[in-house]
Amino acid sequence: MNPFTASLALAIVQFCSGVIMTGLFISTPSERFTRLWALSGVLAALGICTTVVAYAGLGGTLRALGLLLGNTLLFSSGIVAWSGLRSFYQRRSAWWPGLLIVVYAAAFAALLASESTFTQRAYLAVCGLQVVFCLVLWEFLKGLSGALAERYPRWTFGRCVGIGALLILSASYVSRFFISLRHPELFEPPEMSNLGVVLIYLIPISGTLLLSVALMMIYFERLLADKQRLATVDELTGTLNRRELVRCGELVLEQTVQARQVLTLAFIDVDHFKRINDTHGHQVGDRVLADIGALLRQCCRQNGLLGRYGGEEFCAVFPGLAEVQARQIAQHLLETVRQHDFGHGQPVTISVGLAVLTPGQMLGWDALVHQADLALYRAKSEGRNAFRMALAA
Ligand SMILES: Nc1nc2c(ncn2[C@@H]2O[C@H](COP(=O)(O)OP(=O)(O)OP(=O)(O)O)[C@@H](O)[C@H]2O)c(=O)[nH]1
Repeated sequence: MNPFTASLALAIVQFCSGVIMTGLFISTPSERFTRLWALSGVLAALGICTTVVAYAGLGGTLRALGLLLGNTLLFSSGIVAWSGLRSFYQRRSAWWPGLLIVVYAAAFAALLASESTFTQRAYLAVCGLQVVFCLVLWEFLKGLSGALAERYPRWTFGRCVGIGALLILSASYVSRFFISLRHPELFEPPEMSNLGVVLIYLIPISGTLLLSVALMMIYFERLLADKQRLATVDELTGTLNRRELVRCGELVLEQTVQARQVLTLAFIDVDHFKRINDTHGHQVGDRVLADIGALLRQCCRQNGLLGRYGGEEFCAVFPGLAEVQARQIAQHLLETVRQHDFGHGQPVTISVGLAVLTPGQMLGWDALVHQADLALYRAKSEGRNAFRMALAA
């Protein structure tokens, strides 16, 4: 491939990915980051058009202005894509990226005014893009920790593709920079070497494509994760919703029965919850439920499934937990909730009903739930703030 064909291919790829990003993210303008990525796509496509027109069809001052505008638009598109990534990871926007764009434009203008060579201008473009790649890479890596990483999977395919794309691009631009310091002739058009074509055009084509695809993928991955969470998790308490709990619970129970193992099911109900609502209002009631959800999640994290069965009632399934351990867990749950400060000045307690499936027993989900429910009823009627075991059938 000669330099002309390769550069045309790079321009077409950048243009197309810019247009695709624009279209995709303009049609989903609900979030700040989608608007920024759409803007980044517009800037990239405009930058490519301007640069191509300036190279191919203009001369003199107009050509210089076209190159300045085109290159600045391309650099800005990278900075805007990075700002979008910051917003995607819920970080505050910064003021200094605008300054970076001004500095870059000023430096490019200075090079044009001083009748610099293609290679010198390329050095600046390489440095500018490298800064953008480092910023984007930094955001991807920071996205692996923090509050958002608790909610979403860390090493998603899209994020890996993004990091890979940035490593490919960085390797190509850094090696191009250092090789061209010693052998500038390898990169001088129109007699560019094969190495020059590969480093300046072919590797950046794949890197650019992968980076655009990665931004789209992390966006779709988040949409899917949100959809999945809405369908399976109770928004207020962060525990499974009833449908998901029953689905997973039935599955676990079936496996336990087949493997002739032991399992405990716990029904947990907040005591006198209506009073909390009536005395302090529904908002406080909601906060109490959310706190209890968090406390129970902590206690059940290692051992089992936890879901909100309805209202102020939770259900936990502990595969492999026999009666002695079930009693310990129930006691631990009671104490954890009793000792917690819910912030409205009064203690809150719970009651727990436990049903244990012993090895070899053939019980279905509904039967086990019924046993735990009866045990809970006894805990309530015998004074609350306690647990009771289901009576043997
Ligand atoms: N704030 C709030 N209240 C809820 C929610 N879901 C159900 N409730 C309320 O929970 C209360 C449950 O009351 P009851 O079933 O009488 O139970 P209780 O007052 O806890 O009494 P015992 O269970 O017998 O100790 C009702 O007043 C419901 O309105 C919710 O999501 N938020």
